[in-house]
Amino acid sequence: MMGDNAVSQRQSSNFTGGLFSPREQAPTWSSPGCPTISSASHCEYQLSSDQEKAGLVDAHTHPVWAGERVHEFAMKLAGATYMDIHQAGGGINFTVERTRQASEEELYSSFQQRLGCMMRAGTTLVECKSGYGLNLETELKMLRVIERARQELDIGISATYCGAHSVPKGKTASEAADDIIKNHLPRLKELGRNGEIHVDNIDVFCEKDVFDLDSTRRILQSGKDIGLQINFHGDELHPMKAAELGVELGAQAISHLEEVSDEGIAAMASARCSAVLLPTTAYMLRLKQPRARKMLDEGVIVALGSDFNPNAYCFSMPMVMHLACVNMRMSMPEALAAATINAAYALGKSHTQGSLEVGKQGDLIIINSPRWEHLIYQFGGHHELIDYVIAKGKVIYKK
Ligand SMILES: N=CN[C@@H](CCC(=O)O)C(=O)O
Ligand SMILES: [Zn+2]
Repeated sequence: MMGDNAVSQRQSSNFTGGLFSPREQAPTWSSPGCPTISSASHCEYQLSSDQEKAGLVDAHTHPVWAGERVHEFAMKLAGATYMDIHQAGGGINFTVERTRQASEEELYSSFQQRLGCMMRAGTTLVECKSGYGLNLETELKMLRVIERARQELDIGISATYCGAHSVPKGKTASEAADDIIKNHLPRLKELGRNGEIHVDNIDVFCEKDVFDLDSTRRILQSGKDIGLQINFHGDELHPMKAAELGVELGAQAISHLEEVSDEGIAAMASARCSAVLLPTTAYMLRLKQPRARKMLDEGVIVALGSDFNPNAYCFSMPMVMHLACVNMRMSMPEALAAATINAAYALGKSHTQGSLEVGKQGDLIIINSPRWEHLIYQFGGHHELIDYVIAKGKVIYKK
């Protein structure tokens, strides 16, 4: 989105040196004695001077589901790959069966608890996907659950339709794409028009033996035609040229990108298409790490997400930032920008969220440390650190 705030390394060439423009004063962080963070050179899109107080933004989650997949964790530890399990009917398809059987109330109850965990870890805006229904009935059930949370809870939610998360049993990818285009999307459009369900983004799992490039293109284009932002899974396990496709279609963001090509990175940088990197997934599945440094150096707007799902059971953006720093070699300021303003950009919401600035909605966290870096440095220590979480100026969590 033109004019949307976000920070890329190229626009702020000394970005690793600090978060602030030369004219801005480094703020203190909840106590005196906070060190001054050195100033950055001019950049087109400035982080706010209070960036280290901004509420965290989680740009990629799958938080609505039923069932339990801890047994798959054991299988993976014993050597099974994600695709071994998927192709044997486990993984997403396992969760689809349980989610189809669950009542809307059961789904809402576990979803609400999960959102509570995210909020206590400092998240004030979270992207939430459907995608464990695959059929229209269950996808709508999931989207109604997300809509109810959007209306009843204080945490900000960006809703994503992900009916192409896996190819349903008995269909080819192309047949599943036809069903989505002919039946799911028109219904979503109608429900959106009536104000019954608000969906922001469209997602597809573009992967070898899941949705090929052609089916992905058809689904995403049809979603865009009904007004959804394109924000999809690409180049995760195999190089698919998903980044190139996303740029061609005008995607706002692409997630994963462990296998993105050099050309894909360059195209994403020019198109200001955000890369949503998911350190928990690469860690859990022992994948090669996405090339965060190359993306940052080339000017891609890098965002972070927890990818919370039954495969990557992590609610915590502070832990995600820590993993991004250690495993993807991001600096702490880069990780903070990726988990705030850039994650908001990936969701098309950086004009209202992602930083603490006049004119935005007042999402912030307060921690009990003199240095904001402790939020990243203390691996798993966020419960001790976070004293308050505030959304739209209202305290939504107090330790
Ligand atoms: N890769 C596809 N989707 C999810 C995993 C979902 C699942 O395994 O249930 C992801 O982003 O990691
Ligand atoms: Zn995902």
